[in-house]
Amino acid sequence: MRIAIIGYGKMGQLIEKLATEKGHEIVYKIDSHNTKLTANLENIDVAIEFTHPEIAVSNYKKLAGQNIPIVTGTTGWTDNFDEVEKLIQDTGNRFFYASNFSIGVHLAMATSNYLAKLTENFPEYSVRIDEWHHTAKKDAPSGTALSFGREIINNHKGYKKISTEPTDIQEGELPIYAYRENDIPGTHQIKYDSEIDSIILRHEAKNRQGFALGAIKAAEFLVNQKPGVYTMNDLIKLPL
Ligand SMILES: NC(=O)C1=CN([C@@H]2O[C@H](COP(=O)(O)OP(=O)(O)OC[C@H]3O[C@@H](n4cnc5c(N)ncnc54)[C@H](O)[C@@H]3O)[C@@H](O)[C@H]2O)C=CC1
Ligand SMILES: O=C(O)C1=N[C@H](C(=O)O)C[C@H](O)C1
Repeated sequence: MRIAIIGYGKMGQLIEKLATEKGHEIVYKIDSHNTKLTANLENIDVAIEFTHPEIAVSNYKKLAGQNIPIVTGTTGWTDNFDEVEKLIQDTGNRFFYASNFSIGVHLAMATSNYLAKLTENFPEYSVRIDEWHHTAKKDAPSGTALSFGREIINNHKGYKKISTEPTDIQEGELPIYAYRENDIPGTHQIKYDSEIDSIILRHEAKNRQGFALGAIKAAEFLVNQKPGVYTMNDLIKLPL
């Protein structure tokens, strides 16, 4: 594939390395100092976008306007998801978003959803989510933690909303706690706690390779799809 990398930071640079090793061609590397997205990105098959929450949707609009398939991992913008989904429908584009592109988190998410269903009828267990990331991370809680939380709410009638400022947890609220330390790539933990015992599901990224390889796999998948919005559930179908 001929790839445009939008956002040449930690993820963009690793994606360049791994995509090149897989035989793909990096045609553009666009960062904050040269955001020439208005310039025509000619002769590329896909754009892979990892930037910052405040700029992501603007980037999608510019790319969709050029009918360029978009793979994006930027988090912290999904309050505008409906607007982006309509943009993709209106422009007939292809869009792949994942808050976390690692296969391990995809498996952990499916496990978490099943565990939520199992514990739904055992109110003695209360659940919380904790996430740890590097100090350079701009958004909190992480997009992955929010994804875990939304999925638990979808699978457990005892939870109705996420609390991201968890000082006084009300009934039906699912608290998420965010910690920023050193250069932690991304750790997420879902804990079901009772007076008697605890059930803990934990995913620890040891490096950023899983995120980058997953994004490249998503790009290889997306370029062969019809117009639409795609997720990890389309890329990796699990027998559940
Ligand atoms: N979905 C996933 O699997 C993963 C998602 N992420 C998310 O990806 C995003 C980026 O993460 P990192 O690469 O670690 O951050 P980073 O800060 O290292 O890189 C972001 C880059 O985007 C650039 N940028 C800012 N505004 C821009 C613009 N208008 N046009 C082009 N480039 C622009 C910045 O200069 C920076 O180089 C974050 O939102 C993070 O949460 C990070 C890792 C995995
Ligand atoms: O900023 C990061 O580094 C990461 N962000 C994503 C998120 O917000 O969930 C994915 C991963 O945890 C790394």
